Amino acid sequence: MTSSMTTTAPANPTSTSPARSDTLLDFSDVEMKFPNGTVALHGVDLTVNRGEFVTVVGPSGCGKSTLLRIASGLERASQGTAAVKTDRIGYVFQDATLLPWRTVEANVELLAELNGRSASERTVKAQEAIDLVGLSGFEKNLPKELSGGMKMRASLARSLTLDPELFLFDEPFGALDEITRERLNDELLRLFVEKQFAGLFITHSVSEAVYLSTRVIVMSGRPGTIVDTFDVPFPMPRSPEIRFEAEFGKLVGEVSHALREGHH
Ligand SMILES: Nc1ncnc2c1ncn2[C@@H]1O[C@H](COP(=O)(O)OP(=O)(O)OP(=O)(O)O)[C@@H](O)[C@H]1O
Repeated sequence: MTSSMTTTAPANPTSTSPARSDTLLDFSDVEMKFPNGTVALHGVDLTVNRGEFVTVVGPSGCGKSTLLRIASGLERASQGTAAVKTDRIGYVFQDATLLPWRTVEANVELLAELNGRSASERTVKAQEAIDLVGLSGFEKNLPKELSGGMKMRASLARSLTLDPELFLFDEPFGALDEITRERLNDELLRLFVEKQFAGLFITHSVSEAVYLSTRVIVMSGRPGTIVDTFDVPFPMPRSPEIRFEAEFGKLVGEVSHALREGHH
């Protein structure tokens, strides 16, 4: 059963067993007002269904990370309904947050370990995830021996061990160079098609948003509200060449325009 809280009462993501419903995240009229009076989000309605990869773009400080933090349960919305209908959530931050004294393998096993999985199951899951993200051969390396892109791969692998149904990404590739970023975009799309999780992704790059997503959400400046939504029609799997197609460029232009219009 899926439960949710209603308006006026403070909302909190409600984790339940995987439901029959196709909707994994359902935000209705969500507001976030911090104790210091800052209103980060106002009247946010957002759903993420199975099979969807939804990306949020918006000006700096408009509340994108706050939105993700509410979805993950790290933050509690001050008003509205914030329902998350799965307890299998992956979360990848801009920083890879690897433990420096643990090898890649031991870092990737961490979440499974904290979730009480047996040692043998952890090893199998971790190896599978390491293979999936293309880090085979680096199992025994320490984080300081990895490039920025490899660290993000390890971070992705760590979440994959939990077989997330809903994957939250807070600008994971923002600090990477363009080529590494594009390569990781392709890897992520491949994983999305193969593992069939739903995605909620934050980025400052409009072309990354259009390339990765089935839907792009544009937020206004603070307090963040949704000012526009774009369905992305290109079928999955996508090849990197679509970035050079006219239709792709046109959509990037439209999203960029909405982003500029949404600035306060
Ligand atoms: N704990 C907090 N207490 C008070 N204000 C906060 C808190 N956390 C965030 N804020 C404020 O809420 C607003 C939204 O912050 P948030 O990090 O969600 O924005 P963002 O859109 O992710 O920004 P960026 O794109 O720069 O990462 C900002 O003005 C920020 O200063």
